[in-house]
Amino acid sequence: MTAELVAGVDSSTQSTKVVVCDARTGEIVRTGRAPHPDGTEVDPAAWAQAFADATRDVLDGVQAIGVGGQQHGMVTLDEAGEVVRPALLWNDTRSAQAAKDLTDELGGPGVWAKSVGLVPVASFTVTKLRWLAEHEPENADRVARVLLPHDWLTWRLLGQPETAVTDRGDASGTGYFSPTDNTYRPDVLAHAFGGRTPDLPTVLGPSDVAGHTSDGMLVSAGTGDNMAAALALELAPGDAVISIGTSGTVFGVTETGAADASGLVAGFADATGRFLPLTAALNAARVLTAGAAMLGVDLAEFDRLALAAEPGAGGLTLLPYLDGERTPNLPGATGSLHGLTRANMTPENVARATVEGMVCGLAAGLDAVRAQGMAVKRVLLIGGGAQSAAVRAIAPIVLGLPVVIPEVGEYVALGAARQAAWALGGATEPPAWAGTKNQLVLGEPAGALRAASIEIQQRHLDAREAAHGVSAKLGED
Ligand SMILES: Nc1ncnc2c1ncn2[C@@H]1O[C@H](COP(=O)(O)OP(=O)(O)O)[C@@H](O)[C@H]1O
Ligand SMILES: O=C(CO)[C@@H](O)[C@H](O)COP(=O)(O)O
Repeated sequence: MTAELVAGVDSSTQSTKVVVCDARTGEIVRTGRAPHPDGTEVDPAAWAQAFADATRDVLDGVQAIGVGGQQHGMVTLDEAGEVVRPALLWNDTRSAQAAKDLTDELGGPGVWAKSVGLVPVASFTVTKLRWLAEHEPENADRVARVLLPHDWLTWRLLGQPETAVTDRGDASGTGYFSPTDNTYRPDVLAHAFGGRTPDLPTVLGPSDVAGHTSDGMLVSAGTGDNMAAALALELAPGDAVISIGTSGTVFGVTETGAADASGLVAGFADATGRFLPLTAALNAARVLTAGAAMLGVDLAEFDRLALAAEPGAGGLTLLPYLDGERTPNLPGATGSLHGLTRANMTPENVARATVEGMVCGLAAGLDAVRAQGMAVKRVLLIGGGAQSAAVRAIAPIVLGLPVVIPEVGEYVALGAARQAAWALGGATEPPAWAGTKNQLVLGEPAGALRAASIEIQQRHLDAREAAHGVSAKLGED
């Protein structure tokens, strides 16, 4: 009997990745990938081209496909379905003032967190729409429909039908959708967008069929990239995921939605009908590439340097805000290196401080997720940056928790494929795939390493407070 095949797509910040799997077991039989252009505003046509390149010769015999995509990006279409302007991505910070204004205008952080699960920061779609209305009114007037990156790709796969679709997970990242009530908030959208409410995609259920491609492939609802990764990883209670891609995200799956008035944790929905409390840092894998470039070495040599230094990097502390920051909300911040002396200013210590500083940002995110009531027993580390030997060695020390490194894989694409298999099979639960194989389990640090963990994190928090006035106690936020 020939296996039924399903495909999953990850249209993320830096690239499109595709996996084709056996629908029954999840075994990967083919893969493809293609890069995206750099920059925080991108013509969606580039994603369509990358999709075409990544799927070329890969989709033969595939019966169903699902698309996972970078969250929050603002794709604006006119009446004819043409893109109005390049999409503003989640990591574009130009709408920081709009985020502040919207927060103040609609009752403050507590009201936002309760109404739509999040407090506006520049990443969220609603703030980008406000920016567009204020700064490009002629473009804003032409907008007939607003989609997210995964919605747009799904809509194109379906032949650009009258009605576009999305899912609850990705919709929950817009700022005009309530994940607890499962409804759009057109009042919030209209307030942000000069009184107008462009057409929004219909929100499908977790295993709904969105439609079919022209050659008969079933298309599932798709979802945001972090939701897709959670679906692939089959998380257990006590599991938190840390994804080190362009963004550094920390999340878990919960039965109730988060409403964090501090704005650190966004109370997203997941791709199964539950919730996905998440913090996202703007500075993650690219801090490592920037560090390597600055030291004039490749990533392997950068890892070697970092691992040649002692934990604590001889007293150096790097605040990694190279692209501004989202968590904490410091869109205009820049990075800084603290504690330099003639003795500690070595390439090894600088490399180590770079990795430690990036991971400390994630540790602060983990604390914020815990503060929302998520008991975390272990961390699963995924994303491109999790392939770094230095990150793997340093993460358990800084996080102070056991860290599991699942077998290297494209978990977003895999989750999207699992969703496609779910829609294809029509069962009430997603198919029981083989699950992730743990490649490595790194133990919780003890003794001297535990002390180093506390010291590194405390120095990070102290430097953050001194440089940016953001105060937090260790283990709180
Ligand atoms: N061995 C490695 N060490 C450090 N960084 C790595 C390594 N392998 C990949 N990366 C980084 O991972 C990032 C890509 O990860 P990915 O999760 O695909 O990102 P995104 O989802 O944002 O597109 C790139 O910045 C790349 O430099
Ligand atoms: O904004 C968020 C989550 O809220 C980001 O996680 C984006 O979804 C992009 O993810 P990567 O492409 O960096 O993996």
